[in-house]
Amino acid sequence: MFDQGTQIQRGTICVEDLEIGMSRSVMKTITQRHIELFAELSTDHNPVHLDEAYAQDTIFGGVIAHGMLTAGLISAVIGEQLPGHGTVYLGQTLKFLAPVRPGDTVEATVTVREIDHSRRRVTLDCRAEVGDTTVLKGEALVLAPSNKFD
Ligand SMILES: C[C@@H](O)CC(=O)SCCNC(=O)CCNC(=O)[C@H](O)C(C)(C)COP(=O)(O)OP(=O)(O)OC[C@H]1O[C@@H](n2cnc3c(N)ncnc32)[C@H](O)[C@@H]1OP(=O)(O)O
Repeated sequence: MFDQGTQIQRGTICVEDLEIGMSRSVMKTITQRHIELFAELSTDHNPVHLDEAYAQDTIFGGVIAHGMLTAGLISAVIGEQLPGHGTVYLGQTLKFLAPVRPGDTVEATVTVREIDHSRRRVTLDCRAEVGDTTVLKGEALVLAPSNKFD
């Protein structure tokens, strides 16, 4: 199933079917409206995201997206695709390496690094890119769905 406005294919891959190196991604163009909505939801109204005049005087030279908005795309890949519906987030590390600006198209990719079948724990490498620039890197730990609990 495809979501309108975001390039993502939904589904679930149970822990029994996961393999090291499996990878899934989502692409989304971040707009100023998305940044405003995220500010409202999160209550993070840092002017570097919302006030162009303020942001012009920062190292970024203009408004940028919240780091956690970009990180949300990693969550979307994990919750919708790999492993998908039924996954429980247990932990996440993040490094924000370059800014995301309104109009940027972010590709967030998640890749299976380790699988502990006995505990259904899966470690995922996470990355987000804008063109050739890596804007975010990290690692996620999740509890994957199992076909034994259908
Ligand atoms: C709280 C909210 O309201 C605010 C936000 O959400 S802000 C939005 C999210 N954050 C960003 O968008 C920041 C994106 N990052 C950057 O733009 C750059 O990392 C930087 C401008 C902060 C730093 O860049 P620069 O000064 O060019 O640093 P270098 O690339 O030269 O790297 C120097 C060393 O630091 C290491 N490093 C850089 N960034 C990070 C990071 N995010 N986390 C960890 N380490 C980082 C880099 O690897 C270099 O290390 P080395 O050992 O010297 O190689």
